[in-house]
Amino acid sequence: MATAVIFGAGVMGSATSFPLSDKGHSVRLVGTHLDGEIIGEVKARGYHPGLKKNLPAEVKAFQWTELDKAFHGADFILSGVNSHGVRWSAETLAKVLHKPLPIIAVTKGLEAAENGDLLALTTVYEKALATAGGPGCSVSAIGGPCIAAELAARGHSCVVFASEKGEISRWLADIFRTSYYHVWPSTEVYPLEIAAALKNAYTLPVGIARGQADQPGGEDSSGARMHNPAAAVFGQGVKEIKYLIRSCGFNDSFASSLPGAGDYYVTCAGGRNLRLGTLLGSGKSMAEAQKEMEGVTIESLSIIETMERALPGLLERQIVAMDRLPLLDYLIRTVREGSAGPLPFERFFPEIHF
Ligand SMILES: NC(=O)C1=CN([C@@H]2O[C@H](COP(=O)(O)OP(=O)(O)OC[C@H]3O[C@@H](n4cnc5c(N)ncnc54)[C@H](OP(=O)(O)O)[C@@H]3O)[C@@H](O)[C@H]2O)C=CC1
Ligand SMILES: O=C(CO)COP(=O)(O)O
Repeated sequence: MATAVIFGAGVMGSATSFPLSDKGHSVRLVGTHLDGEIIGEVKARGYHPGLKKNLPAEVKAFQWTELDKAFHGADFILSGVNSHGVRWSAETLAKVLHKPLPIIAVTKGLEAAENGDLLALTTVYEKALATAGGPGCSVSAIGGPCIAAELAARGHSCVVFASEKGEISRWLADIFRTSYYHVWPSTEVYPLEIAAALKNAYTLPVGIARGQADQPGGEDSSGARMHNPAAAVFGQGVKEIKYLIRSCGFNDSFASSLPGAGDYYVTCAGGRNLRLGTLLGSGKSMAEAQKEMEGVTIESLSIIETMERALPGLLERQIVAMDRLPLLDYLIRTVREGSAGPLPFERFFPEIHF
């Protein structure tokens, strides 16, 4: 059995304590400097306020001030911070880790190099750790449809663990796999991470389509609710995710499987990015919608900003063509203008010729 340290006590990181405990591993949940209240509750009564339930009784919680004790003797680390905390997390680990340990991250996000190349967060994490003087840890990623509350309810979830080193993704998959947490190991890190991040961005217009359709006039006199617009956006979203992964030189098969379409589906069924889109579609401005969702983790906006930064380099080198990305173009304008206009349906599916 292994000793796992979950670093970051948000809902997703904490939810992984269920399969890990059920497998008999020793689990330590370590809060960041922002997680004091959550860890206080877990220590006091085993209750996680974000997940709204008790964590498995065997989970040991540690405050940010107890890092040395928490990491002593660990076999691997599950990084549970969101994309805004990746650099902070790497710099902190550099101070407490005295030898390389495998790290696996639930984080979904994307960065761009100066020439427009997309950078997976595992690369960002590894570089930040090395720059801060930490040991040379290999960082793996998790992709696939897995809402934290469902995992914490031990509902079936199918995910992919990716590491460039196949032996690490296989080892981690064996550690986490239970009768309800189904894990496939892979070496395709970049396609997994690009798909996982982009589906958050492309969920926003699905929400916008829903919000716009739910407005007065969005329902027919027969009572028919309008699902067609959101479904068309979903179809175009999958096409653009696939196109971007392929154009950047990677295997695009994840776009239409778990880390892409599968995760896109679940996020459209009830994720936080969908809620932001729905508010925009209902006519609220970006500022109003963000105020309404204050304190909620929403990563689509930074992913859209990353894509806006990446595009000039990708277009100049003819890696992508803008006519294949009408939704991305729409999303960039929506963030820039701070409100959602009509969806560009007539520009969708340019590859279908009549
Ligand atoms: N929720 C879900 O169902 C799923 C989430 N994910 C991904 O997992 C990641 C975490 O999401 P989730 O658990 O939902 O989010 P939460 O907001 O619940 O938790 C995020 C964690 O990151 C910390 N954090 C946030 N900003 C910073 C920062 N600037 N510096 C240091 N730490 C920071 C949080 O602290 P604090 O608590 O104070 O905010 C918290 O520990 C995201 O990238 C998300 O896309 C993946 C699959 C499913
Ligand atoms: O990534 C997720 C499920 O896999 C959660 O999506 P949201 O961040 O939109 O809630």
